[in-house]
Amino acid sequence: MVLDDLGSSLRGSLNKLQGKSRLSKEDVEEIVKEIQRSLLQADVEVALVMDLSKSIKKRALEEEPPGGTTARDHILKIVYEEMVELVGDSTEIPLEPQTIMLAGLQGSGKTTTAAKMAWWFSKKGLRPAVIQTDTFRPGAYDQAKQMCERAEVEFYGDPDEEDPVKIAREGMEATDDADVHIVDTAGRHALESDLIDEIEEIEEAVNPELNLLVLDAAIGQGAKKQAQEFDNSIGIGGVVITKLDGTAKGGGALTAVNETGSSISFLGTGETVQDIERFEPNGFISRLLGMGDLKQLSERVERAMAETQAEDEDWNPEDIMKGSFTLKDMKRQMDAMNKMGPLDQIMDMIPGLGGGLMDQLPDDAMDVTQNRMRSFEVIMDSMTESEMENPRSIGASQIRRISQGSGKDEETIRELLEQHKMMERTLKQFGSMGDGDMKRMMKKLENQGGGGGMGGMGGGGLGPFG
Ligand SMILES: Nc1nc2c(ncn2[C@@H]2O[C@H](COP(=O)(O)OP(=O)(O)OP(=O)(O)O)[C@@H](O)[C@H]2O)c(=O)[nH]1
Repeated sequence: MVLDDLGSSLRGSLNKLQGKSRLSKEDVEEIVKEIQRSLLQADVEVALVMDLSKSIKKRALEEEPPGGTTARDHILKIVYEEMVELVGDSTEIPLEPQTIMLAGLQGSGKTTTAAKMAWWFSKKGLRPAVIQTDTFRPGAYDQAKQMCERAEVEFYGDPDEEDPVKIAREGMEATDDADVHIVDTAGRHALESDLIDEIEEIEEAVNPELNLLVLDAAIGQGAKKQAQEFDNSIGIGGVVITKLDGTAKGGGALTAVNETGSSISFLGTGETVQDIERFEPNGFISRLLGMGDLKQLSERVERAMAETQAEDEDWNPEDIMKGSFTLKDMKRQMDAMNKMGPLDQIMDMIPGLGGGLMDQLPDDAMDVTQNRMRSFEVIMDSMTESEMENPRSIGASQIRRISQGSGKDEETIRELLEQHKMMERTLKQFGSMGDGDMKRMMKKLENQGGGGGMGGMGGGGLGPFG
């Protein structure tokens, strides 16, 4: 996402402030210019950017930094607070029975978002159902059905019925025992009056508590008008921004949110049902500024750990700390990492790693790491049960056999065994650490990023796959 550039372009100017205790007018000008350039490039509306620059400038020059604060921290705090203000609060989504209707342009990601949201609600202990009323796009029914199967949530649709209002009404009845109804609608342009009449009729039939506007992060200035029109017809209570994982700019969607006075509810960060995040303004801006987002990270780690554990009841990550670490444990850890999502997204959430360090890595570093993990998985599939339990017993002849079975060269298999040894050693060191050492280490990590706790890291942690 181009908004990401904000963090890296600011870093240069911020680094120049190293060692300074006061901000000069020139320092502030330079930083504000960087912010303007990044935001305008990301398609944020000019008037909005100007307002933001004015507030930052005023505060940076007039506010007295609290004692002991460096010039760098002072301006970073102001930029952070003003950016949080710009993106606004998160839409309130109560964890209780409700009906939510999704609206938006064609291809904005409504169907995908419906299944993702249903998955999200199911993880919160509610019973969701998706009702698919898109009779316009031929593939919509199958797509929604498949995604809901993957998300393991209830689905209602009728491929033979042409009237979306009838599907909506029947869908609400058929899924009567669900707590949360998520109603997907066909993509429409807010300026097409017959399609707008139709969505108003669907709304009447399902009587939603909340209407969400789904916007593709790539939408530019057109977002503002669309958002206003949808707001006038059905009333928009919140916005979902999708495809934030791509190269999209994101700024148009931010402008739309600001203009309609609504707020962001969810972010879509990929094509699978798990790629959804509840929008948290603080974490979002921290990540944008390269300050990391420990809350989101620990939620992901906890979820991935819980899923891996649910699939394999005998496994307890705490055991690794106590005794031996086999290849089976390593594979489970890799599974858990895969469940957390793409590595570059995870890295962005780690304070001190997001931004600065990531910029120094070659562009394909994350792909290389992910490909390596994939190769390791294929290799492990070619090992016997006893080899997985006792990797130290694997000698040259076994390596040859595994190489033939997996189609991977012997060198990669040796690398895997080396990697395993390294992780085993590291975990042994962790295991022998006293509580005090561990706390000191966690404190150090927190201080590097300034925020949150690493509570959810569990025993597995992020292995040294780099
Ligand atoms: N990378 C990425 N792709 C996404 C995301 N959300 C949706 N997509 C993709 O965007 C395309 C359109 O998504 P849909 O969910 O079909 O969009 P829609 O709004 O229901 O489309 P219509 O029914 O035609 O209006 C699909 O190929 C999705 O896989 C996301 O967060 N990230």
